[in-house]
Formats: sequence, C-alpha cells, structure tokens
Amino acid sequence: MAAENGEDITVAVAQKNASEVTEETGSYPKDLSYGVYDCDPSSVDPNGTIISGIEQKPRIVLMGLRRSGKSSIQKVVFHKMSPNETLFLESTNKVVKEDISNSSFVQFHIWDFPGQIDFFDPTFDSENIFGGCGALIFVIDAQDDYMEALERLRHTVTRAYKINPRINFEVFIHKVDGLSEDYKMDTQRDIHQRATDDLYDAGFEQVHLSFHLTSIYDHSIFEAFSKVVQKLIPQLPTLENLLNIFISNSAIEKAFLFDVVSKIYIATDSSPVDMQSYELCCDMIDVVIDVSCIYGLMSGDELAPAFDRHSQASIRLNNGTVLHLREVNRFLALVCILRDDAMEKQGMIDYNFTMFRAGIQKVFEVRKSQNRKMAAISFTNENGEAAHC
Ligand SMILES: Nc1nc2c(ncn2[C@@H]2O[C@H](COP(=O)(O)OP(=O)(O)OP(=O)(O)O)[C@@H](O)[C@H]2O)c(=O)[nH]1
Repeated sequence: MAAENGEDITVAVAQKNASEVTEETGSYPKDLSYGVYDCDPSSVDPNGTIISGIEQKPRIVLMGLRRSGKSSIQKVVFHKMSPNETLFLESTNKVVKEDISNSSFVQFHIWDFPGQIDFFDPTFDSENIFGGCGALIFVIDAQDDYMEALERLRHTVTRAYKINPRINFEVFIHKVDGLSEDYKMDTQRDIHQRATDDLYDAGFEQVHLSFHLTSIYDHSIFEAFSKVVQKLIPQLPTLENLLNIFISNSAIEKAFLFDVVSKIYIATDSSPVDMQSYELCCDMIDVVIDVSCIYGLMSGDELAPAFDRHSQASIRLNNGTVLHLREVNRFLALVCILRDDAMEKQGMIDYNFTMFRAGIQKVFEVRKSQNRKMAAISFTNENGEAAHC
C-alpha cells in the first residue's frame, strides 16, 4: 500500500479470531463514561441513582456571526459530512440542540445558535443557556472582515461570564484554509490582541480566551475540538499520567487516546503534539475500520461492529516508524507511534498495555462511584431529610 507522501507501508490488521491476539480483556460497559458534569437534581432519583437517558452531560455552545461555519463544524466533526457538502447547508434560524452520545465515548450536548441571535430578545434565556454551559466556542470567519465578529465576541463573552465564570471560552479563527501561513499567523495575532484589549477595556481582564486556527478542510478542526473536549474531562490529568507511564516503559514515542467515532483525541502524553502525527493516527483509524468492515466481519455477521475487543493493527512506514493501534474499550482506541526496533519487544508492549487498560478502567469506575455518592449526598442532608443540589 502506498501512503500519500510516497512512502510504502505495510498493513497488518489483526481481525476477529486472529491467532496473534495475545490477551482477552473484554470491552468495558458503555456506562463507564467520563461522568456527570454538573449535579442536576432532575437527573438523579432520590436514591442517588443517575437516571439513565437524562444524565447531565457537559454542554458546548457554538456561537458566531451568520455563515461563519458553525453548522459545518458540527456536521463535519460529528456526522462525517464531507467538507464540500457543507456548501449546501442552509442557514440555521433556530437553536439546534444535539446530544452527542449515541455511539461515542465523547458525550455532551452541543447547541448550535443561529448567526444573528438577539441577546435582548425575551425568549433568549441567558441564565439557562450559559448557566449549564461547559464551553463556549465562538467561531470567527478569518476570510471575512472580522471587526463585527470581534464586537459580538466581546458582547457574548462578557454576558456569559457574568452568568457563569466557569465557562471555557474558545475562539475558533475559522476557514484558515484560504490563507497563507504568514497571513494566518498575522490574523491570529491581530484577533488575539484586539479581543483581549476589548475585554480589558470592558473591565473583564480576568477572562481567559483560548484561540485555535481551524478549517473543516483539514484535521485542524478535529484537533481544536479535541482540546475543547479535553478541558471538560475531569480525569484528564490522570489519563495523561497513565499515558506518560505507558510510553516511557514501552519505548513508545507518542500515544493518543482516541474516541474512535469522532476521531477526537481525549488525551495524549505530555510530549508536544505535531499535526502530522495526529493526522497519521486519524488516518490509521480510518484504515483499520475500513479493513475491518471489508475483511473482519464473518458472513451473517453484518451488523457486528467493525471496531471491537479484538481490534488491533500495526502499520509499518518505510521511514522506520510503526503506527500501532489497540482497542481500549468499545469507544476508545490507543494509537501509538514508535520506532521499528521497539516493536521487537512486543511482549513488553502488550503487558504494559494490559496494565494501562486496567488503569483506565479503574479511573472511570472511581469517577462513577463518586458521582453516585455526590448525587446521594445532594438528596439527603445531615438529618436524613430529602434535600436539593
Ligand atoms: N473555506 C471554508 N469554508 C467553510 C469552512 N467551514 C464552513 N465553510 C463554509 O461556510 C459557509 C457557511 O457555513 P455554515 O456552517 O452554514 O455557517 P453557520 O455559521 O452555521 O451559518 P448560520 O446558520 O447562518 O449561522 C458554507 O458554505 C461552508 O461550506 C472552512 O473551514 N473553510
């Protein structure tokens, strides 16, 4: 098989029942998600049990001027829409609320707001919208004049901050595919400077904005979304720590923990992320799923998932690098980049991976039991009477 850059690669995909499968670890149950974000009395019963289906998930709000690209981002990242198809998307004229949780580990609600939303409209319930918001993504079209967008950004951020100072404010400087490298950097610097100056002048110098250069035509939008989602995962430092321990003991150069469906990485080790490595790992997931769909399913088994507990693959590039993928649970895959010679110690990698996987399972079990306890406490005060959060 030939890679885009002309490198020859060999693909070895271990499928169901393949003899190379070294250990049987089983998949985690679906409810080992990253947990309840805010304690909402309506989402737990008086016994403290989280009522399935209405579990409170982090909310991500997408805002920005009309045609800035909000709906396209959502469709490309979570619905596998091809970027060219977004040309035919109609303008959104009401809030579109979506629950991203059907088949993925990355679970949250995403609210896509129409471009010209009027904050003074009595139907715009700021308290409710910003009150339960985990991240506010403000999309700015970098190919357009952005002065109006900056004005709207200041207005949105100040209003949201007054209601909920815990919101993570993320600015997507979007559609940068049309800009040269130099112009991209200049635009980012300019937008950064103006946005922070505006907030300073408005007396909100304590508000922190994060900036991301994005485009739906490359992996930058997935990378930016990964960073947004990671901030909403309370267990992130533990996951990073586990990854650090795993790679340093297995002679691995870089490891990403991916949500397979969205290709968002929910954690990586502490070495810097370079876009090329991230793109390679994303492409590897596509290859594994495609090969699994074609050759991995047994006849009469068409409805079986392409990604399951036996999924693992190694792709050897001709520059001495190997990409190695392992299933962690039904939704998560570990994708590692390592040197060819490190693969000689496959037994050690397998053993460390089993430990890593068990560690991850424990992290989510602890989180789950903590959530249950919190929910129970919120329903009984010290006199044993029913109380509210
Ligand atoms: N070049 C380029 N065009 C993009 C990008 N993202 C979105 N677009 C285009 O921008 C246009 C507007 O996209 P939408 O997603 O409808 O914008 P929106 O912000 O949801 O618009 P409203 O619903 O009116 O608020 C579409 O034609 C998209 O194809 C990008 O990264 N690069």
